[in-house]
Formats: sequence, C-alpha cells, structure tokens
Amino acid sequence: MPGLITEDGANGANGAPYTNNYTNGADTNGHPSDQLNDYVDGHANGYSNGASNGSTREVNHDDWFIGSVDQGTTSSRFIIFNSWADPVAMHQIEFENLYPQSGWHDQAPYELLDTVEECIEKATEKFVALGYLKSQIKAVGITNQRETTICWDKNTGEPLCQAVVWPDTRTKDLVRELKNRPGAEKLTELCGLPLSTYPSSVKLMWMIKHHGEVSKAYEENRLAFGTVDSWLIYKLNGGTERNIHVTDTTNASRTMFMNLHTRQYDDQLLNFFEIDPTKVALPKIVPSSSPDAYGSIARGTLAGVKIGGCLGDQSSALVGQCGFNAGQAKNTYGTGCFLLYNVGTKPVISKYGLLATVAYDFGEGSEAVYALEGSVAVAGSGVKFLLNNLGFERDSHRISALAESVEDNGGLVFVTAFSGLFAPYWIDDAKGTIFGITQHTKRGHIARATLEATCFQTRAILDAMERDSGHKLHSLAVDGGMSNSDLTMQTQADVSDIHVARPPMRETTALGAAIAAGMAADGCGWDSLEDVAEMMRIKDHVKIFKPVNDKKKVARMYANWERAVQMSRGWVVQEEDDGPEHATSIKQSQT
Ligand SMILES: Nc1ncnc2c1ncn2[C@@H]1O[C@H](COP(=O)(O)OP(=O)(O)O)[C@@H](O)[C@H]1O
Ligand SMILES: O=P(O)(O)OC[C@H](O)CO
Repeated sequence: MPGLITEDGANGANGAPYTNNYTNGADTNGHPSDQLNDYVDGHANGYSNGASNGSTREVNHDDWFIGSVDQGTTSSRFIIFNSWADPVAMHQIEFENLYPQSGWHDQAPYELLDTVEECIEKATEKFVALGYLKSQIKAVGITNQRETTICWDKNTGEPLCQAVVWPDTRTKDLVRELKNRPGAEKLTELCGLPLSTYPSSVKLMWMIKHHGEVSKAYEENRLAFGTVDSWLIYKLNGGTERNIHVTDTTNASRTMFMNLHTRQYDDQLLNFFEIDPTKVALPKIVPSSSPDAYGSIARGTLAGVKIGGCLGDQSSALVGQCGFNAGQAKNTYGTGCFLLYNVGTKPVISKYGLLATVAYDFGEGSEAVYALEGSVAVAGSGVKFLLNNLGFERDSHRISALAESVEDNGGLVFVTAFSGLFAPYWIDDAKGTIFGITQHTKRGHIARATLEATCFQTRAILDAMERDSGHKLHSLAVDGGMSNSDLTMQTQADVSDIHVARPPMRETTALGAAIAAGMAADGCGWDSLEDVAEMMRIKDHVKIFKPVNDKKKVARMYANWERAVQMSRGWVVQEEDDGPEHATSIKQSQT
C-alpha cells in the first residue's frame, strides 16, 4: 500500500510534520490556531510520532486505530491514535464563545455538534490520505468540557436555548438563596461538590425558572437535560431515531444530581434542586468504557463505528497521563485549569475547598476510582482575554513571549476572578482585579501577571491537597494548551517548589477517551489499564521543569497574591446585574 509514515511526523507524503494535520486550525479572529504552533513546538521538543524510535514504518492494514472526539471549551478536535497511543491524524476547529451579558457565558449546541462532525470528517480524510482504511478505526471515544448544560426537546431532538457554559455566573443569586435552605449543608457529603455557580444543577434550575421554552417543555414532560457528552452522543447516534440518552459516571459526578457513593441519581439531591425526574429526562448513568451503552456513529464518514467510551475531559487527561495509582496527580492548563489527584477506590470529601469527583469508572470487573480536584476557572481564558478583549497579540504563544519580555511582574498581581474564584477559595463576590498598576506598568507585566495567576491558584490547590491527603506531591504531570508556555511551567515549578513534568504528546485528554473506547472494542490490544500503562512506560522525552527561583522572592510573590485575593472580595453586590432574566434564544445567536 502507498505511503510511508516517517518518524518526523504523521505525514511522510509531503514531508511536513504535522502541518497537514492542522490545515484548518483557525482562531475565531482568523489567525492560525494556537494548536498548530503548539503541536509543531511539541514535535520540536522531541515527540516522535512513530511506533518505535528512529525508524520508518510502512502502512499496515492489520494495524488498528481509535478515534477520539475532544470537545473542549475553546475548540473541538478529533484525533486518530495508533495502537502505540501516538496521534496519526487530527483536525481541530475553534468555535465562538458568547458573552451576552457580564457573567454570562453561552455556546450554541449545534456549533458544538457541527464542529465535532466536521473534525471527524476532516481528520478521517487525512487518515485515509496517509494510506489507511477507515475500517481500521475500531472505535471512537468522547471527552468533553464538563458541567456545561444543554436542554433539548426530547420529542424533536432540538435544543431549547443556548448551552450555559461551566464558568457562567448568572446563577450567583440563586446559589446564595440555596445556601440558606435546609439541607444545603449535607450536599457536599452526598455528591462531593460545594454549592456554587459551577455545577449543572444550578444551571438547569435557572433555565427551568427563567427560560420560557425550557419551563414549558418541563411542564409538558418534553424536556431532556444533558451535559455536552450526552448531547453529542445523542446526536451522533441520530437523535430521536435511536434516542440514546446517556452520560458517563465522571460527567454525572459534576452535575450535583449524582450520589458519589452509589454513582446513581439521588432523590435528596434532585429534590433539593427542585428537579422532578418525571418531568425531565435525565441521561442514564453508565460506565466510562462500555461495548454497548454508547451506540455508534449514525452518519458521515465513520457511520457504523462504535462509540466505546466517554470521560469528562479532566478525568480523561488523568487516564491519558496514566495516573492509575492513588497518589498520582495531573494538572491540565486548558481554558480553565484542573488538578486531579487520584485517591483510590473510596471518595475523600475535602475539608479545604477541593472537590471530590469520580476519576474514572471502567465498569464490570473494575472498581470506580475517585479523585480530589482543584478547579481554577480562568487559565487559558485569561490568555484569550488579553488577545481578544485587550488586543495584546494575535496568538496565545505570543502572550508567553510578551511576558518573557519583562524581568518580573513589575509589582502587578492579576486576580483573574472573571467567574469569581473557584478552588480552594470559592469566592463568588469577586471580579477580575489588577493590583499594583503604576506608570511603569507595561503590557508585558500584565501578560506575566495573567500567567502567574494560574500558577498561584495551582499552588493554593496543592497546599489544600497536602492538607487533605497528608502527602506532599513532588512531581506534577501537566498538559493542556497553556502548558506549552515554558515560562508558565517554570513559574509553576518555582511557585510550588515542585517538579513539573510535561510530556511531548500533550493531547492526553483525547488519549484518555481513546483508551476508554479501545478497552471496549474488539480486536484492540488495550485490554486493561495495566496494558496501557506498560505501553506508555516505554515512552520518554518528558520535559522536567525544576524549581530554580530564590525562595524568599517566591514567598513574597505568593504573599502578595494572597493579599490581592483577600482585597478582591466583595466587589459584586446583590443589586448589580439586574439585567433581563432569560437565557439567550437560539435565534438571537443566529442573527
Ligand atoms: N503557548 C501558549 N501560552 C499560553 N497559553 C496558551 C498557549 N497555547 C495555548 N494556550 C491557551 O490554551 C487554551 C487552549 O487549550 P486547550 O487545552 O485546547 O483548551 P480546551 O480544552 O479548554 O479547549 C487557550 O485558552 C489558549 O489561549
Ligand atoms: O475546556 P477545559 O479543558 O478548560 O475543561 C473544562 C472543564 O471540564 C470544566 O469543568
């Protein structure tokens, strides 16, 4: 068969490593996607795409592959992995995030689906162009931004309003009211999450109360609720035709409707949030890897291919990093930043502001594994804010270069509390605040302070994790778009006094879902997590960032950060934001 896959990249045919795999990656403002640059960087860092080191490989039609949909907050992508967990073809599309009012964050449900379907088509075309056969793709996995809430009509399969995205804070007054209700104090023990604007429960409750079409569908028993995984799986299966309405345990653990111990919906939780399950169809909770629960792709180039696995994106990254043992942790720097620490097969309820969540649950024959999680609402979205709102630069990687153009933060601290502050602070009355501006302040200082904000929050999470678990982490596996910034990773190592380990292949989120799907598919060698871990052990080229900074300087910087956090409290007052209380309609976003 035609074509050789070279170690230089996926693309021996034109000799341009990876670039052909990223041809359409365009930012919303028309610039080449960051990921194009990121991936080429990753390659230059020593990542090799082949099955073994230093050789060329012939296309072999006995090889098997797994596809993975990664539907993130900033972009959708589809990556096809070979049996060595190396990506061989990929397509990524950035889509529009909508901010119709201060504190509101919407996405169009069909844009999420359409970009996913287009990525599947284009990546598969690239795969076939390399000489492979579509039939070599044995299964597809799904991973997704979590908590984002979608309502649709179960009779028609049509969305009823825009998706309310996870960092949205329109529910803050509702949350304040709920905190005073009897039973509020028991919620975290039951479901692992603190009551805040973050989970799906308050988003759904708000949509039922304030969006006419959702309320009407609820009263008429036509309402279907889902997070992004459920919406995509339902639609990829053809919607009402097969009516596959499911979610995996990891995604369900982010709704506040699921009991963390039984991993099923809990009436106490549903009652607390006034959700009557006879009026709204909730997705069935199924294991993250399953040969039959997720159906198959109904149309398009991969019609008939089984969907074998599904994981919320942060769980997926933990699996992709092979964090299978209690005590292992990973931190993913995407739109937000999420540190997951594997605590084993019993959930640990945090006393210090972290979340308890399902790490992964591979169903029959294996126990569910839990994690402590530290969630930071703003990471890469702070970088995007500098690009899109302040016009600092054109591409994310340039923000890192801009930050490097100054020696330090020049006395600036940027509390990037665009959605209040999440873990471990849970401050809902803060908004983004920059302290320390003088005539000396340059754009470089603001860029640097933006990157540092994520590192400081990660440090606060690591401190909380140490207190909850009694163990100090010495090494942190990282991934996600913002982990491409060497400056950020070095700052993280310095600020947290920890070794930061960055793998050359940073598509670990997509890889996790591919592993879940591969384990459910016939004819694949990934039969167990041990097999996968063994295969990954032989890979190398992890880049380690070691702490080098002067400890006194770090202590001063961190003390300033903590002072700034305290000073950012209380900006939001109840009467503020008395804007119109209705979710954005689909029509509004189409005009
Ligand atoms: N070199 C870089 N320096 C800083 N931020 C970056 C860099 N490359 C990408 N990012 C940021 O990473 C985010 C995208 O990361 P990704 O993991 O794809 O996110 P998501 O899964 O949330 O869609 C964007 O917000 C982007 O601004
Ligand atoms: O889009 P990401 O990668 O920042 O992930 C979003 C999280 O799943 C939200 O909980």
